[in-house]
Amino acid sequence: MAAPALARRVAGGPLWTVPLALGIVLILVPYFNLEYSIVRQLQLAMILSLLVSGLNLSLGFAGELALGQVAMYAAGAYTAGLLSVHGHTDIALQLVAAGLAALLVGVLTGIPGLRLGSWSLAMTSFFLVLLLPDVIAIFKEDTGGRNGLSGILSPTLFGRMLTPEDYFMVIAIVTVAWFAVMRNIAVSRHGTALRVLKQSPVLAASMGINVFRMKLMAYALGAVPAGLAGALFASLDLYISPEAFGFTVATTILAASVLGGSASVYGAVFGAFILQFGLNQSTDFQKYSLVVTGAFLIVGGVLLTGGLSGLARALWRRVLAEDPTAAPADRAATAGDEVPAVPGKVLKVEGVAKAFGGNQALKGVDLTATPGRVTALIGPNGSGKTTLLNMICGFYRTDAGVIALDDRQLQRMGPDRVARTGVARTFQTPNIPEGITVREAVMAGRYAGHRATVLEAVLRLPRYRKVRRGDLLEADRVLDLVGIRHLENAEATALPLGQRRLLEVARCLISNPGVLLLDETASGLDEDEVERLAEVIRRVRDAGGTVVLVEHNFQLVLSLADEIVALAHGELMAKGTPEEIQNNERVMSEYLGIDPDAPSAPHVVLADVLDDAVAEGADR
Ligand SMILES: Nc1ncnc2c1ncn2[C@@H]1O[C@H](COP(=O)(O)OP(=O)(O)OP(=O)(O)O)[C@@H](O)[C@H]1O
Repeated sequence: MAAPALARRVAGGPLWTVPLALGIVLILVPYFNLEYSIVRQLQLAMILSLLVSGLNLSLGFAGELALGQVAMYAAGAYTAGLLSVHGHTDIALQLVAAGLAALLVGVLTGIPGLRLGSWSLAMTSFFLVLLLPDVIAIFKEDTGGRNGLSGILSPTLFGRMLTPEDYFMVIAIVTVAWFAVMRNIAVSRHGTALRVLKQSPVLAASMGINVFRMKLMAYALGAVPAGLAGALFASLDLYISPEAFGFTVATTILAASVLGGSASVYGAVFGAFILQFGLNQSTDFQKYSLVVTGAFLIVGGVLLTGGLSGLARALWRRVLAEDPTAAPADRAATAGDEVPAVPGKVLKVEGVAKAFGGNQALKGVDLTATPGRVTALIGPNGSGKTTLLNMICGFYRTDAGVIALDDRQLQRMGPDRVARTGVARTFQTPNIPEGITVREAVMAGRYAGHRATVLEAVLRLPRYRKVRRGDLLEADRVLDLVGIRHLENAEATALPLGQRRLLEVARCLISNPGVLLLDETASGLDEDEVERLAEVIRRVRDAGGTVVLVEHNFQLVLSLADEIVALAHGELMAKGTPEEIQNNERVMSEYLGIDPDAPSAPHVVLADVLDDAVAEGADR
């Protein structure tokens, strides 16, 4: 069988069986009679893998530069160590307690850092590492201070003393189990939501995701494997001291994460094993471990985008003869004739004002958008269109005025609550997360509206499976509606601009929005793509959707809009049907730059443009 054909057959099967098989081999290592030094390195490499996977969750998946893994590692180790010193030697009990202690440290340190923003988290978590020896010294009565905690007893499990071989198996089983958990999170809707967050917190909030809660969840979840690693480490040498939780370990974790590929599940294992075995190749390496770690960090960060796992993925694609940048051959939109109803709501903006310092961007603007109609918002650059959109979405607070969707006032809500109330938007530059398929990117639009907990996702419980089935079915529906279902397995960021814009519309539609805000969706598209987009907007409007279109393409506006609202200098310049707007002198002079009194060519050209556009609009 040719290599690509064999690879395709393997790829078609459940891929998780490969790491599972490797995990089983690892669990059985005690039966292979390996040298003690190799067995020890394997144990330390598994412990490091756990630490790295925790960092991958917050750094690689959620995009938060958090360096506090070591503090959570120490919390786990000292919790387990102290339990043991006081006679509680059961390793299962120690693992649970250590996981919880690390979770607590993660939550307590994550809250201030995450509230302040990404660099603040890096700084607070970094200081945590520096402070650690002092904190341990403060409690030296219990922890042994800088001398370390001795007197840790050999671990037991359910009353039975563990041999070194048994203990190896415990470490391997915990590691394999954690990676199964991590894998289930990564391929679940929570994993996709984390990638959305990493791409852009603004995008995440506009999809109804509570950004702070999501970041905290990733950071706190990442603490759990660090706590487990700590407990496993404490019973390995039956001695722990502050030196084991220093800056060198923090750098090693970071280097292993970057080298293995921080946005991957199994990259943590690659990175950890290479670092662990690499650093212990010679005593020189150990002596200059910071320098060697730095070298690994540079190799991973500069030479390998996506780390070794990124490289492995690229090679795998090559074997499969796939080109990730080549989306499947484009087909014409094949949307079915029947479009399910879109439950549009009435959007009312009344007397909305906003100033940025001395710049009055909006001065008492009114706008009403109703179901089954397209309301276009036009105006010269700087007239306040995007500001109004951002205020409707909750990104800016109003200085005055009311914004309501049906009867619910939005002007005091944050962007994620506004989105959950039913406001969906696209962006001037399509905002699409990396590393996910078109289908996943669209399904992410349902994340906030249809909930299933992380635990339900990890254990694949019935509620999770039901929500997931709904995600898949609805994704089919909206991808059909916008005509890109044939691209569902393509990498979302690899699509050309026109299809990325359609993807954004699909992502909005899957949330069944009360109002759909389209921000310059046609910009940068060629004529065919604009026509395709216009067709999609008509279909949404005809299905009962409320559409607000912010657009510079005047011809498109005239062909699509039922009502046009024109702004100038943050104020209402004109409002009316396309016919009324095209005859409005202020719109002509201030927006289109045409002198309505001049009996010259521009007027005639404009009339031609408008005639064409209006004729097109009448066809619908
Ligand atoms: N975050 C901000 N801080 C300060 N000033 C801002 C901010 N956002 C917008 N403005 C100002 O508010 C005014 C309206 O800008 P806005 O971007 O809403 O206009 P627009 O009609 O969307 O323009 P364009 O068509 O170029 O996108 C401009 O004077 C702009 O400089």
